[in-house]
Amino acid sequence: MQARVARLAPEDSDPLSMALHPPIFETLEERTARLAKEIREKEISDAIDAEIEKVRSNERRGPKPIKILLLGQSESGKSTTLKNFQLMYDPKSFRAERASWRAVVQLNVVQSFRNILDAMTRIEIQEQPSPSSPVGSKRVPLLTPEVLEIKLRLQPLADVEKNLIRRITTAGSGQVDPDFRHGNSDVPSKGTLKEIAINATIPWKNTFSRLLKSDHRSSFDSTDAIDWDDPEDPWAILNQCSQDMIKLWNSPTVKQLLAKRVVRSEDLSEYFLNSLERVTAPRYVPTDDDVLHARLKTLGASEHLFKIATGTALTDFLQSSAWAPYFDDMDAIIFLAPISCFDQVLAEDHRVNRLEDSFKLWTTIVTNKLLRDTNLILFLNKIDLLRSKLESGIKLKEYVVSYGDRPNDLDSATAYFKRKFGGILHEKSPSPRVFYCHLTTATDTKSTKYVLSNVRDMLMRQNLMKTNLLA
Ligand SMILES: Nc1nc2c(ncn2[C@@H]2O[C@H](COP(=O)(O)OP(=O)(O)OP(=O)(O)O)[C@@H](O)[C@H]2O)c(=O)[nH]1
Ligand SMILES: [Mg+2]
Repeated sequence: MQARVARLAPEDSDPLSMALHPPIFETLEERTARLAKEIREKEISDAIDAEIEKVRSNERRGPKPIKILLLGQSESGKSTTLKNFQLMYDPKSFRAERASWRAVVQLNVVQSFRNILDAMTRIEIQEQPSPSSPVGSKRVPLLTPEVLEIKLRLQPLADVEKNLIRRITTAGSGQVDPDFRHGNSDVPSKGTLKEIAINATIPWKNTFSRLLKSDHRSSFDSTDAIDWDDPEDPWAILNQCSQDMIKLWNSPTVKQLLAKRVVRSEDLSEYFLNSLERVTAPRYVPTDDDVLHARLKTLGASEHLFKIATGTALTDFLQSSAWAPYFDDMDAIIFLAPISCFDQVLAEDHRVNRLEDSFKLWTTIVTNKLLRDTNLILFLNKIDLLRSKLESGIKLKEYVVSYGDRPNDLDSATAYFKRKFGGILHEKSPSPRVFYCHLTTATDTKSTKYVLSNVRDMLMRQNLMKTNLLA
């Protein structure tokens, strides 16, 4: 006998209601079919729940991180650009590191004076009257008795330099750059003249600030960690030498040494030399701008993770000269060409013009087949220095013959460089690609912030388009 089938009202067709209140009258087959249907529906419901959870978790983690590699020859501005990123996306940690940069600023100051004092010594030797000098010949000496006295009084700076190098390197990560050659000399300056290089893979700033004073490690602003009474801290000697340093820096002697290129402006931290009163004052703490200008050579590659201001996207940020291992999943390479360097040679090889080296490196990147799908963004950096060099009368065509008779001004020079780098891209790239090019001054936070925001927006748009195309 066939059992009566209970008619279900439409509202009772809800699977949950079916499971909780199964029909009273059903055949065995109907029951089996109903249970099978319930199992299927549960599987579908679980799959939907899993999908929703996946979407939510992706939303929590943010969209796919954008990976950018910073490339360029030494001193092209990679670390400075990275500091700009840090200031934009992680200002808290940027400011927390200010105390560590204080020693670097002090080192930049004393090393600038070491370069000036060494140049004076070289001139002193030249100015010694030799037995062959014609009797009564009158050369106007570059070094007046007053600057020679100042030179003597600044001798303690040599010890300050040693002390600072020791403090930074015993922080566990610094090392003396073996390639460093000083000034115009072709002789490697191992042992005496040193440029400190910091290994990018070691968080030297944390290590260093721990040495400053151990009990304030977690405070937000690491300036709390400075032990102002530390007798080893060089601020007292710097403060004592301050007036002499200011006098010497502003003396006609130094101006002439610079004009005659006995000392090169690239070997002086002019930004700090113009702020000596402030940076040698008791209880000096570096400002954001000071941190951006502080120079510390980087060795190796480092990876930085920033949360972009919207709070949704993550940018993986890498800087390196050993970039090959990062090739595969890179969204973009920011290539820094410091175009003010047209009249300079490489510190590590004095036979190579810096600009020539930048063109070569750019060509290597552009032609690389592994990078055919990577966005290449060119920063023509150090525009401020290029402007002041051209305005001071240095002729671009004397160093770049193909510049010809174009006007020796900023607009013509940057247009020329853009065409030259763009030409290499269009000619040598294995596949057609857009030429993104920006004129930058990485030490200027305001203009750099604008450029970096543009780069980020462009890359995020591209990422979204890719995701939508794939979906
Ligand atoms: N005037 C000026 N100075 C700049 C600019 N960009 C960088 N600098 C300075 O140039 C020097 C070198 O900059 P870094 O950012 O350390 O260069 P880098 O590419 O990281 O160099 P390495 O670590 O040796 O590979 C620093 O003293 C910076 O302050 C710029 O646009 N204008
Ligand atoms: Mg660097």
